Amino acid sequence: MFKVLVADPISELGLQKLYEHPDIQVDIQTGLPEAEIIAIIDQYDALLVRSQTKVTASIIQAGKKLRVIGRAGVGVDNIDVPAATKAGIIVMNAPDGNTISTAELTFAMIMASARKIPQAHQKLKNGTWDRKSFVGVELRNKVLGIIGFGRIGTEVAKRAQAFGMKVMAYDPFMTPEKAEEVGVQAASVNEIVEAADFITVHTPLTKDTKHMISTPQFAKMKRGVRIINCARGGIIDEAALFEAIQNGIVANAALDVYEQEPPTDSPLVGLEQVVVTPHLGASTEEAQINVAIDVAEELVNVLTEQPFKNAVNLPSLPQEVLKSVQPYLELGEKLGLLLAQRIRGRVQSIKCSYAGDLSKISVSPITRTLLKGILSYHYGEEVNYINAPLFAEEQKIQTSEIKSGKHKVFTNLIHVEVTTDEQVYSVAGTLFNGLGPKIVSLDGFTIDANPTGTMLITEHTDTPGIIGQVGTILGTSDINIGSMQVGRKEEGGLAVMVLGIDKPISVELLHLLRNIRGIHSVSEVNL
Ligand SMILES: NC(=O)C1=CN([C@@H]2O[C@H](COP(=O)(O)OP(=O)(O)OC[C@H]3O[C@@H](n4cnc5c(N)ncnc54)[C@H](O)[C@@H]3O)[C@@H](O)[C@H]2O)C=CC1
Ligand SMILES: O=C(O)CCC(=O)C(=O)O
Repeated sequence: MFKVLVADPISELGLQKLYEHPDIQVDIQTGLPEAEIIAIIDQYDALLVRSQTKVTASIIQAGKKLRVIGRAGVGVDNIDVPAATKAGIIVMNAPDGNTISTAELTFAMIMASARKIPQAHQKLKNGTWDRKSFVGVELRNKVLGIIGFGRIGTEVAKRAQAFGMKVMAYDPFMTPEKAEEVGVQAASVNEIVEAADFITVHTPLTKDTKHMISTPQFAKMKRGVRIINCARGGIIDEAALFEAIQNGIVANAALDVYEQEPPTDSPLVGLEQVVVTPHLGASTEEAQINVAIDVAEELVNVLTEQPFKNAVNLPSLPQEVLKSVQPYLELGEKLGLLLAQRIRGRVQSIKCSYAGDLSKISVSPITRTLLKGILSYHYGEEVNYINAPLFAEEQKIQTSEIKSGKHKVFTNLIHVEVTTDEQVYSVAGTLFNGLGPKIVSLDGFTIDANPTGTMLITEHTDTPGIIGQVGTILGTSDINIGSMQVGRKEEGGLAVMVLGIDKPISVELLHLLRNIRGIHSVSEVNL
């Protein structure tokens, strides 16, 4: 008998899938504090939550029998996924069921901010008939900028078009075909912030999207712009938004999500110009039924060893395959992550080549970790080992897996080449017996670097003084260089430098380095 603990309110219609199963027992205990979950979790095979319960590393550690944690919704930021992965626990989500509800809430927020409905409502409820203070704007002929054009962003665009809005959209993985099919203008974030009357964000919260709308972006916006966030708190810099409202750039903002939830200390909540809801994007009867059914079905699949698709962390591999590829999985993901942090432009193809011992074993799990490493950097944690190839396919990214037999130098070698519409990038790595993973080539330059910690990678002209200038800039900013590798093909030609540094560097410092004469590019890579 498998025992499932349901720790948050989840639709009974979804739970029905669990009740129906003869080998599954369901216990519903919602609203328990962390300590009480820790006290009982060792009896359970599965834990099912929505977003209230924080599934901490301590809960995960105490869950000695836990095999799967299910999240009835998209974002898994209330679950310590790295801790679950480390413990070998599968984390699943339900990514499709709340798309429409969240798109509809976003549209309600667009309307509320255009017509100041909540403010007018409140004033009338307070007894004041005030028609002068609430003159709004029409949506027709206005420009809506959508940042993040996945499931929800796309549905918001369709609704905006029905209102006669012109839609501009930015997403690093949006193909020209998709933009044309939905009828939106593909644009950069800069173009959107300069042209839009309304801006709405629909990305996950990642290192790249955190504060992607901040003071420099507000400074370029039209006066009177309206800002909507129904995705994740922190994509829009709340302090910068506060300032932009105070100085009249932003006319109105509508927020469903916050950097801290609940936003008890946020001065934004008290502003007349800001409409707020308490993270209600997925709060409809329909969405809650959809996500509950989806996640319950997936829990049953995992517990009964049936194929499943929405795991956000672990692959499900037969034991023998797992054993032979296991040592290469981490290397594969790191190579993918390294490339993801270097590439510029839209990804068109990813070619994964395997040589030496690797040409004798099943490498598709390594390809999956590579794709996951590249794609999850942009898509966030919902790209997993299982769905990464499908994600690539959906984004019209060509992927290939090539085995090339024995290698002249290495007993095993993984070589990855990513082609974007701007450039071709490549990296190769190997597992040395006893020495662990190594990066042995970058864009065709031979190097020998450990894929770990913070790295600084430059492309520069092989000319005297460049390495010294980089060292001086880092040194005067108290950044220690732990390791250094330089590679070139010919004297005076193009060269690369890979520095292992002891702490991350600031954006300002990156700009300083990029301004050194002879340096063509500088990327900070965190592995
Ligand atoms: N307020 C609420 O209650 C709800 C919030 N959400 C949140 O909404 C967001 C979007 O959800 P979905 O559309 O289902 O996800 P999705 O994965 O379908 O779309 C996300 C899109 O963001 C894009 N993206 C990633 N990095 C980007 C970047 N740096 N710049 C621009 N685009 C970038 C990805 O390429 C992807 O197309 C997620 O953060 C999700 O957690 C989802 C449901 C309910
Ligand atoms: O369960 C909820 O209400 C939160 C939904 C959400 O934010 C998500 O699915 O990412």
